[in-house]
Amino acid sequence: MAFVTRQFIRSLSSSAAIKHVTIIGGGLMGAGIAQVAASTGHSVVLVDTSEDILKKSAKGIESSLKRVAKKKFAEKPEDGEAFIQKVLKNISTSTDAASVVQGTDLVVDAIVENLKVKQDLFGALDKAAPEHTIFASNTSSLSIADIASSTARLDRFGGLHFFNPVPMMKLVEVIKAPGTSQQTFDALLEFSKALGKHPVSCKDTPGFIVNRLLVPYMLEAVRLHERGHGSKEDIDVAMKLGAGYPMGPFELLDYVGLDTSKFIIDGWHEKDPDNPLFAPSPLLNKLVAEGKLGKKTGEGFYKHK
Ligand SMILES: CCCCCCC[C@H](O)CC(=O)SCCNC(=O)CCNC(=O)[C@H](O)C(C)(C)COP(=O)([O-])OP(=O)([O-])OC[C@H]1O[C@@H](n2cnc3c(N)ncnc32)[C@H](O)[C@@H]1OP(=O)([O-])[O-]
Ligand SMILES: NC(=O)c1ccc[n+]([C@@H]2O[C@H](COP(=O)([O-])OP(=O)(O)OC[C@H]3O[C@@H](n4cnc5c(N)ncnc54)[C@H](O)[C@@H]3O)[C@@H](O)[C@H]2O)c1
Repeated sequence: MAFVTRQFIRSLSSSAAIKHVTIIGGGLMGAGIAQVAASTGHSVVLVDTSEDILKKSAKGIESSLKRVAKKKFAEKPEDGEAFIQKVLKNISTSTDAASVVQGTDLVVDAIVENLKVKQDLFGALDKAAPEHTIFASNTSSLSIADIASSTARLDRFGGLHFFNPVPMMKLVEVIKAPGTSQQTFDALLEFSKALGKHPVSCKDTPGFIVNRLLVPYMLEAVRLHERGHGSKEDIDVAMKLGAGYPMGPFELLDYVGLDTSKFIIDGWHEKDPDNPLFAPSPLLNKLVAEGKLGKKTGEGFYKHK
């Protein structure tokens, strides 16, 4: 009986709209997701490991909001300032994930692309979060089922894969793992729409849709350059002017982060070592070893101001 009642309460609560969101990881992606959720009226807590990182995240959100407001309120700059202040009020920050998830409807992870670290995070939060809370990972390349396996809420666990820069990119891949309930999946689709995004449904397969196509393309561009068959500048210009991409592959690698790109490739290579599409790149590995992680550290394939 108690089980039936619990199931009933769970089904009522998980179908209710997601209002309060906890984002774990205030880097490139987490800050963007927090910004978009707060801009669409959600109450957001952004969590990272230190106050210094969170200060940097808040600064990044404010400057991104300024860009949005400049365009949206071009005629009335004072309304733009009010918009920014209203959005910022919807965001608070914390370094203690377990305490803030207690009142949350959805937890989204945007921490480092490492299975064990993500499992440890969700395993700990599973004990702290209310029963109705949905967990979702923004992983680029890991299996949602593998991440969820550290929790006892497989039915309330799915994938929400956003794209960088989150405020500009319209797509969200919503991933249904074998354990994800239809109710959870529907709630994640609805949440994506409430953010003003266009969701697509994905199976829990490596790279979902976009990265299964994008990662081999980007790696092939690096290999082409490593073979001495084109400069990175020419390859970038070629793909922009010849294929209509907004950024060339080297520009995009720097934008995404070379550490994140390496995590993705290494993970897939480990799982599928004979697949030439996922063979590691010596040049990428060298840049990461030198701490040249792309735009976020000021240098990657290119130097950034
Ligand atoms: C090998 C393994 C690698 C795999 C990686 C996988 C990673 C991951 O899982 C998947 C991804 O995300 S894949 C990555 C997927 N991502 C891509 O593929 C991205 C491809 N790149 C692009 O789409 C464009 O280059 C951008 C939109 C980034 C910039 O546009 P642009 O024309 O080159 O330059 P612009 O003139 O400066 O900006 C134009 C407008 O955008 C506005 N704005 C920009 N950033 C903003 C922000 N943070 N906030 C607010 N606003 C922002 C700006 O204000 C301006 O507005 P205006 O009103 O026009 O003045
Ligand atoms: N960079 C991209 O273009 C992109 C796009 C889509 C998805 N993703 C995915 O999003 C995730 C984050 O990527 P990113 O580019 O934002 O990384 P990032 O390095 O910019 O940020 C990660 C943040 O997580 C924090 N962090 C790490 N472990 C933590 C923990 N246990 N608790 C709290 N905070 C922790 C770090 O301090 C850092 O601020 C990864 O899974 C990545 O694959 C990245």
